[in-house]
Amino acid sequence: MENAMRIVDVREITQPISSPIRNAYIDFTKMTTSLVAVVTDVVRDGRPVVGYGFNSNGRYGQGGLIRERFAPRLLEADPKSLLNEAGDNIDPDKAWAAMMANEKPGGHGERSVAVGTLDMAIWDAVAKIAEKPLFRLLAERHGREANPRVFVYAAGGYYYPGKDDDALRAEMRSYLDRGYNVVKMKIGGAPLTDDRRRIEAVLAEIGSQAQLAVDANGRFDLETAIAYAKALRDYPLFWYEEAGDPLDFALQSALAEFYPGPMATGENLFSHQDARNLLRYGGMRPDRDWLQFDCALSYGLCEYTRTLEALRVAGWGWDRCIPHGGHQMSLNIAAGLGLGGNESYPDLFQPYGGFPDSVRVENGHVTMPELPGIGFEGKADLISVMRDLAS
Ligand SMILES: O=C([O-])CC(=O)C(=O)O
Ligand SMILES: [Mg+2]
Repeated sequence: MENAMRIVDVREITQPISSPIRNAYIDFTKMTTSLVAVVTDVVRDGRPVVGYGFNSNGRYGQGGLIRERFAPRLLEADPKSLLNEAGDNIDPDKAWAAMMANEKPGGHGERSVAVGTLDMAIWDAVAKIAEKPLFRLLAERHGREANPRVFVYAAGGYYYPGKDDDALRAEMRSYLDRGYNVVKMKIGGAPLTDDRRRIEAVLAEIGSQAQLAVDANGRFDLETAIAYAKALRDYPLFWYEEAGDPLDFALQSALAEFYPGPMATGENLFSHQDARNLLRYGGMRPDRDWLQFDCALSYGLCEYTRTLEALRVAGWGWDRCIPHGGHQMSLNIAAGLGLGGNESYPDLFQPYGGFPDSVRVENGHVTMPELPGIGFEGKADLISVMRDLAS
């Protein structure tokens, strides 16, 4: 091949995904995301292949880092050095290594978000060049059978100005009406007595039709985390999420003694080394607890593959992972590599979150359509903002 296929442009735009909601730690009035387009010179169906990516909510857009360091490294790399052995596609791990040249280890900060966003776009492009859905490409690469049917749960239940228990109940009811059978609400942004009342209102609403997960967003010190554990363990909860600071493994471990039910955490651990430390020191139990590492915030799928390897070494099944973020990237990883499911925000962070337009939630599961790449082309409102960026 005389001319290697190449990445010809990398574009970024920082977009608002703001709303007046709040969790126990932050409000989302100024929340943004980076949308990126990785433009290649490969032509499929008469058009250049463009891969798209964005970062999950909770961390802000990363335009500065993407424009100053990570996009230039991709564009300055010798195009041949980014190709797979057959020379017929980009090798995502080589692209990842090019982006991470001259970056020291540790202190992952927010560069993991910048790289995760670009990594999503690179994998989207790679699967489109291969003319396959990403979940099928991943299953093939790992010698596994893909399972297009993926568990999803509805995340919401935020604190919101003027929102009373009736509104919270109505929100949860609407998720059940849309086919979900696990719903999630925020706790820790109000005193325990108020949260108890909110939880009991939701449990009364959902009855035996669904299960409830609760999320404290890392707000509690050990004493408060334990006080909540003692209150929460009386309820049949799906999980108790991010009780304390995400990097306080001693707190998480101590909490396990007071909370026999399932715990969940990991959305704010941004590297396989941090994830491995959680498994080593966080007292998480592979028979019942859940891991929520989100590739879009933590250096992307190339790094997530290393995280999954750390799980395997620590004796954890990949089906204990239900990633944070509600994006189609993790949906593909779930379907391709056998994760336990994926988060979904039925009413929030649009147009980024959610599923292709043809997809319905049934009995708490979705079935992946057979779209090349991650599947963004199947979601009309999303692909329209993406194409605006690329054109
Ligand atoms: O409110 C947030 O930051 C999002 C979150 O924790 C989740 O989806 O689990
Ligand atoms: Mg959370």
